[in-house]
Amino acid sequence: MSDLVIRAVGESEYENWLRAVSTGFLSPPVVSADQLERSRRTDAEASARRTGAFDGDRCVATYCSFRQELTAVGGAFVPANAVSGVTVSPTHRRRGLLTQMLRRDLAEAKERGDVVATLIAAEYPIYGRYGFGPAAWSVKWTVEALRAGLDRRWAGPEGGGRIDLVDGAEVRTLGPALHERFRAGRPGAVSRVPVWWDTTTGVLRSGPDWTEPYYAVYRSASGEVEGLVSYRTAEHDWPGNQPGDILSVNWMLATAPAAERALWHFLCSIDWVARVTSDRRAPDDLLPQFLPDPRAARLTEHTDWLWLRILDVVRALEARTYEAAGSVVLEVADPAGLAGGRFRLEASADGTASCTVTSASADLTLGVAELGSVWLGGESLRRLAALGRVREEREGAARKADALFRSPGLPWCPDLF
Ligand SMILES: CC(=O)SCCNC(=O)CCNC(=O)[C@H](O)C(C)(C)COP(=O)(O)OP(=O)(O)OC[C@H]1O[C@@H](n2cnc3c(N)ncnc32)[C@H](O)[C@@H]1OP(=O)(O)O
Repeated sequence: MSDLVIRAVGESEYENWLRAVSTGFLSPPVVSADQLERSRRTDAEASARRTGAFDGDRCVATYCSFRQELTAVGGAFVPANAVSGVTVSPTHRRRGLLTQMLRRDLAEAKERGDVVATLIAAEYPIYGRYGFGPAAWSVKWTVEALRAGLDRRWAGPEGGGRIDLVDGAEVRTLGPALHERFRAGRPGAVSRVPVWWDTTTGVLRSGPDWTEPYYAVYRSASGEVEGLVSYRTAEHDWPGNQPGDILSVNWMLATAPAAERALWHFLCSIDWVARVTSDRRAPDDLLPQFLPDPRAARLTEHTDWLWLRILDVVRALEARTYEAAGSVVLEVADPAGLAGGRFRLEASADGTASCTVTSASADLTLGVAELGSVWLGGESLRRLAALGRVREEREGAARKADALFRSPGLPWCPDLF
């Protein structure tokens, strides 16, 4: 360990650093010009900070964090430190490299004034020890399209809009503004930088096998863009000479139920398509309920997705809105010394709240990871109390606090970063 150096990585070292990322993620250790360009663009657009651990000239561990905004319950955009590209070479694992890089980065993020840190955890057991808790979940569906698409009795609003096929250039024009409207309405959504749109539309290729997808846009009756979808079709497979194509949705964004319904109906009605597979959707996704027979949509995945680490309890609790008026005193334990303390949360009837450090006796005692899990409204304090992960200092305190913390829509982060 003594000759290992952890330090910031300069642009001239990106190839070495990206090769280490590929090695850690078990991808071919080949770095393309587009990958290098994407890294430079992310630096410029999101102030990315890249760290590496070097054993001599060899990069043996990687870590990246960048500026992000996370949507809180109520729609406020909260400054977040997004963590990504975390790898340690198989030759250097379990010697504390991740721990050193993460601790340093979280301390710097706190110092900068970020309210939370975010990440998508490769494996569940890694990040809880650093104060991260799972905070938004996602689901995937497979729809029997031949069954669902031909039936006209879909539920939900019709909207009277229209759908058009568009190309990548139009997606780059229409997508960012639609996404801004989308993320304001969904707790757990995160900001996107322009390079995201260039990557999804192939201006910068994410890999050698990238192929052009189809895109469709939904415009409302008044002409407003309310939905966009990117999808591909797989090899034609026609068992017994029956249509059997599979259509997979890469991503779908919608700001109104009518747009969502229209886009799903469109996809399920395309000739030859027997099955439609969804991308990662919100746990309260409307898709199955639009269908004449909701069982035509099979749940194929339900998993934790976005993880959160609260860095500033007062600002985090004041940034979101609350569903009821009331108050609660929380004793938050944070062994890393970044965000712990005792806090009184006072929520008003208009949904806003104030949060102050207090010496009053606590209603609930919980770890900072548990607070991260409930902050977006996707987990309940009662459930965590039942598991022994939240302690009720007063009987019924978890139920009372749940009435404040619940969210009108479940949190969802459609992005992988
Ligand atoms: C946001 C993202 O980028 S997610 C991607 C994470 N990266 C990967 O999954 C790629 C493959 N894995 C790796 O590169 C490495 O194993 C890492 C990054 C997960 C861990 O790096 P390491 O340097 O080995 O971690 P470190 O030595 O600091 O371990 C810290 C603790 O986490 C535990 N830990 C580390 N990885 C895992 C794991 N995959 N499963 C369970 N526990 C783990 C260690 O046992 C150790 O526990 P301890 O503190 O009780 O002793």
